[in-house]
Amino acid sequence: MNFTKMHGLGNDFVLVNGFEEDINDLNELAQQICDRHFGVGADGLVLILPSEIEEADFRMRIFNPDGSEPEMCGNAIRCFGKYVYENSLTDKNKIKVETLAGIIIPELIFEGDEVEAVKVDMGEPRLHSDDIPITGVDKDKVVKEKLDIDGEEYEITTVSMGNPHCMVFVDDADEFPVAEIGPKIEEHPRFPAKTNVEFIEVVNSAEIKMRVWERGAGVTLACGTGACGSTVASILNELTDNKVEVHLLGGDLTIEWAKNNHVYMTGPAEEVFIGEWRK
Ligand SMILES: N[C@@H](CCC[C@H](N)C(=O)O)C(=O)O
Repeated sequence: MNFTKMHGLGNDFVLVNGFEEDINDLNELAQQICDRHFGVGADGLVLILPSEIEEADFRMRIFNPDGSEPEMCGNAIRCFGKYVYENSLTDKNKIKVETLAGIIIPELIFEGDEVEAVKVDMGEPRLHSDDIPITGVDKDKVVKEKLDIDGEEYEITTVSMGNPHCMVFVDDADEFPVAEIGPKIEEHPRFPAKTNVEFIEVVNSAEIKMRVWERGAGVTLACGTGACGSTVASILNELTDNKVEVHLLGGDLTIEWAKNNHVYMTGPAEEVFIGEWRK
């Protein structure tokens, strides 16, 4: 099976062209191929597929390293957009991609002939407690909600970008014990579908620093949907303006929650190498 290794800000993926490869048992393959010691090593397995609906050009499926299938991945969809263009699967620079979170639209930004960045229309954030989902509350917006972790009370804001995100504002993102508290929130019984967890330090009204514990993956260097959720949470908490530079361990994303209620994410996508999987 041929594959391409790509990353968006160090959030890395194995991409497989489903137009050419016939792959079975995707959950098992994701666990094997994402393994950093016994596999290629990645934060996710991404499949490039034909869409079954007329409104979309392609379909993306993504699998976490634990084999679970999330609804969406922001860093992967930038890689997806660059891949389908550079591998001549399309000549469009604005590509409609069917995902479990709906149709997401990456737009390629060129510097000469090179794809320099990808701007993605990530759609509308979903804020109702049922859409996250989070139990124990029935509200249009879940802002400054209390969550008990081992007897300690955390103040959380939740946002769905198709996939669930739980945001916690902290004083110092670098010092925060992400790997200790992240999994306790991910698996908290109030999140029946589990959740991604973001720890945010507000730098000023136009910049935040964010570290992430990803559902099904653990600590990663960046999370696109998490950066979108964090921006929306910062705005809901009246901590930032509607356009924010998000500083992640792997680099920066520009996120805007626009007047049309759509969230736009702009950032890079890079190819690392191509390979052949023989297992
Ligand atoms: N890294 C991603 C999110 C991948 C999916 C996530 N782990 C989940 O289970 O929802 C991103 O860049 O958005």
